[in-house]
Amino acid sequence: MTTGKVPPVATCDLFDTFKDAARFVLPGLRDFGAVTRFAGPVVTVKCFEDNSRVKELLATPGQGRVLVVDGAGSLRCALMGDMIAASAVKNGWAGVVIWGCVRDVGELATLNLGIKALGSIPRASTRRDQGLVDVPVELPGAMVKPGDFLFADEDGIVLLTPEQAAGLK
Ligand SMILES: O=C([O-])CC(=O)C(=O)O
Repeated sequence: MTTGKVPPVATCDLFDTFKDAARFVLPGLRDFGAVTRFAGPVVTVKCFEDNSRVKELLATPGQGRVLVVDGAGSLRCALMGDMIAASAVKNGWAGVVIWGCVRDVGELATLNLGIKALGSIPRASTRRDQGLVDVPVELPGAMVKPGDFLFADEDGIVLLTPEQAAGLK
């Protein structure tokens, strides 16, 4: 299964099932969207202070997937704002997890989208058409591969391999 809905199993229940065979993202990312429980197969972007690939991807059909953006933790600019996030909602993405910043926080809070990021800053990124899609990436404490399954809720973020996720009901 690489697209479609997966059950939004509570992250604590996933720990109880998989223990440390699951991967856990370290604390630091917080919720910015109106949806705080979301799950789905992962698509990845690796970029640095350039949200070209983020904008492009979130304008394509999401099919219930979660975009994981490895922005190397930069706090100097935002990799997503309300326009790009609204396009993600329109295109059926379940969520966006950004190791980096967002902006337009007031509007993001109204959107039917899971959004976790490090923080917010008014400064936008500079689009130079750079960034990689569908490569292994890093979130704090966890490597993430395209096709992994991500589960997010108020407690945090858990990643499972497709094989681990296949057994979930
Ligand atoms: O355009 C950007 O770089 C981010 C932004 O402000 C938006 O998504 O509305």
